[in-house]
Amino acid sequence: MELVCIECGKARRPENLFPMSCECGGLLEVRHDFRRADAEKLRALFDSRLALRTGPYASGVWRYKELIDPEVEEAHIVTRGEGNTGLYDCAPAARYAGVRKVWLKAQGENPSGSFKDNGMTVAVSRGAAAGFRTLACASTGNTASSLAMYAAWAGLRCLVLVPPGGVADGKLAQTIAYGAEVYGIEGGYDIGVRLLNRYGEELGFYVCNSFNPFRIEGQKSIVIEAAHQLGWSLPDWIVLPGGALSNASALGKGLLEMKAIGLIDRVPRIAVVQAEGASPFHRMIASGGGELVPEPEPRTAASAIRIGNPPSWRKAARVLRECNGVTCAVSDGEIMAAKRVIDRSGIGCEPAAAAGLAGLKMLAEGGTIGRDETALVVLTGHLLKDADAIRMPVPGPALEPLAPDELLARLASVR
Ligand SMILES: Cc1ncc(COP(=O)(O)O)c(C=O)c1O
Ligand SMILES: N[C@@H](CCOP(=O)(O)O)C(=O)O
Repeated sequence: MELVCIECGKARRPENLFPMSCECGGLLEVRHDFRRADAEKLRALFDSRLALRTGPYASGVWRYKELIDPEVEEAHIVTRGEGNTGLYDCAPAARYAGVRKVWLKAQGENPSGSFKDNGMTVAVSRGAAAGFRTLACASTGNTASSLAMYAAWAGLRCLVLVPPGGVADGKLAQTIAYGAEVYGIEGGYDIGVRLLNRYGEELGFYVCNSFNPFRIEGQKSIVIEAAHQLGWSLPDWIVLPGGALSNASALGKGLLEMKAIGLIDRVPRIAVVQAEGASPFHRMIASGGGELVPEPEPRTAASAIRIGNPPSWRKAARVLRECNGVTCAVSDGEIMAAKRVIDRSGIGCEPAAAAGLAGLKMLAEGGTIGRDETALVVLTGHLLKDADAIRMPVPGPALEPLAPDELLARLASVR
């Protein structure tokens, strides 16, 4: 296992995590040596851990340790039993999108309520193993609340940078409740994440944003767990909302590694869906360009993906090439309409997460995804993460307080 720069190929040992980007400026990634990995033995090992209820291997991330971080010592693992999220065959979502079958992978069922936990447990374990006392991140909300939870659990200090007024109230409240120190930053996530990448080490912080390559390793478990749940075969498409593009990078890496090992026979195609007002990656891919042009003022009601300069775009672009992937951009109206379908199905999600289903519908209507194809849509965050968004799209008159008699009369009339 080594850390390799995706630009210049320079490699180093995984303990030498700093600086967290290569001196050439490129992002680092974990490269495993899976040449001796035996798919049958791994399947049996992962099956044997399914019955565990305690200890690190009961986690839906660490169950797959051999594929994620084989070297970190068990004693250093900081886990809240993350992963283990439901995979739901959702007929209303399939009808809505107009495809044969839709599986919803509900990452909102994680302990802090979003997919960030899958990656954070691995990044924080590495930080704790290296002896760091202060963890830090820039965030649009979910990274902050996930990091704050793990920091509290590990007894470490947590600092977060957020766009003032740009984070859903519930996420901020959750972060503060876990004891994190919160700072506003002008320019929000896009500026904050670069600031921490540049100065984090100097300040003595262990930075847990997704340029930390161990975050990406942990997030691979989303698709590994889904493959395990489906008997090591996956639908035709994996559909993801795209913001900083960590999931596209991680899930694509996970798929290609599973194929190389022989755990799956076929790599599904990937679709990355961005919000129209925050879609620099889609614009780059659609125009055939090779350089991302940042969006200086990203706008969308889905605050989690209000990101104009995604740090992982080069990793995501490579994944798209290797997984025959596509991108699209959807409006806030389309996101809210898809959210309503997901909420009404009984699963529910926050707005950013609903972008995936909105994009699947768009791609099916446009013929990119066939009507007889199947898809797995990653629901990245829980419905209660953004309570304001729940109120926003609900049509009908404001609720009035009814006297009991009047209420009974109304109920009788609508029975
Ligand atoms: C709920 C939610 N969905 C989607 C995303 C986008 O994921 P990524 O940054 O990995 O593209 C984020 C954060 O960016 C998020 O918090
Ligand atoms: N949605 C994210 C923004 C991306 O953060 P990163 O952890 O991938 O750097 C958030 O919740 O902050």
